[in-house]
Amino acid sequence: MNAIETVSLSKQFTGKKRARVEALKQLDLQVAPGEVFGFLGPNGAGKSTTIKLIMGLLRPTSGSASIMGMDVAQAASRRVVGFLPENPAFYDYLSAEEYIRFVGSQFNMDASLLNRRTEEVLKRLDLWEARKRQMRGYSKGMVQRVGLAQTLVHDPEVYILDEPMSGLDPIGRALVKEIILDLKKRGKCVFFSTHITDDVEKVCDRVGVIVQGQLRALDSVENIMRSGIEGYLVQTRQHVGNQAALQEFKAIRSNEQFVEYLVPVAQFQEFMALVGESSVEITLLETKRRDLEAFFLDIVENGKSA
Ligand SMILES: Nc1ncnc2c1ncn2[C@@H]1O[C@H](COP(=O)(O)OP(=O)(O)OP(=O)(O)O)[C@@H](O)[C@H]1O
Repeated sequence: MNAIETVSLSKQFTGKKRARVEALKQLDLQVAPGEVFGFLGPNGAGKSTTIKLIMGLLRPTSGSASIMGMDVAQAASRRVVGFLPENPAFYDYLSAEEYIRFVGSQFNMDASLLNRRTEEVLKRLDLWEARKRQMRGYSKGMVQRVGLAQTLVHDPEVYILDEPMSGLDPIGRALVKEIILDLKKRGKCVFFSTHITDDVEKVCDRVGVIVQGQLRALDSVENIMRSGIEGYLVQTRQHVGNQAALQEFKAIRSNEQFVEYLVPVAQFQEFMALVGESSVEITLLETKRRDLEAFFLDIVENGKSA
């Protein structure tokens, strides 16, 4: 069973002057239990629309979605989800502790479990000291952390997070990544949207890229990174061995100590054979790859012109 599945999921809005906006077009997606899935896209691509459709907050124009095999039209599908909306806004006059308890009570947690989980998640999100203060006095980052804490309290199987790192400082971002990886270890499914590729590279198994309502790429982070290898940077020690044997390869840098080459993938074997024959000493070998940011930007650019 898929943790999340969408079948030809589509949404059209009627905008100003009755103009139609195709916010999501025929999305087919399956996300497995235990998988961390990054949903990448530029502003206005359709990420939040997709999430709202999966959460049953919007009705699709056509197509369907399910969570753990339950159609999202059924309220029961939401019992197995921790959901972080974009720009969460809570009851300002409640404290974080009161709010987390309130969320837990919606999931019928018994009192002792709720006490324990409330303490655990507030500590995990670094909100324990501030737990008794009204949330209207919280900073943006603290509100975002309350948003994450309330997704965890009932320990659901599926997490749907709309830009979970938004508004967080580097320490907060690192904490969220750590939490996502912990959830993965425990076999949970995490689906999150972002427009920041760095967030995806570190934690996701797979990435989907959406541009103008259409899924333009879907692959594992491993494949993307592997396919992005452009060549190898090889640094060799100056005046050791017969450097002249490598002259057909263009040195990109050279000084008194080192000579550096950028070797295309296809010529790497040949280069290494010459290094062996000529007794040149390698001091550094680095893979040169196109990063996820470049992959993402290419897709966005091609997507716009498609
Ligand atoms: N209620 C609505 N009425 C009309 N158009 C809408 C509505 N909600 C979203 N849209 C439009 O649908 C498209 C997709 O919006 P969506 O909010 O899903 O994008 P997003 O990828 O989440 O963007 P961001 O990263 O900026 O949050 C946009 O063109 C947006 O203007």
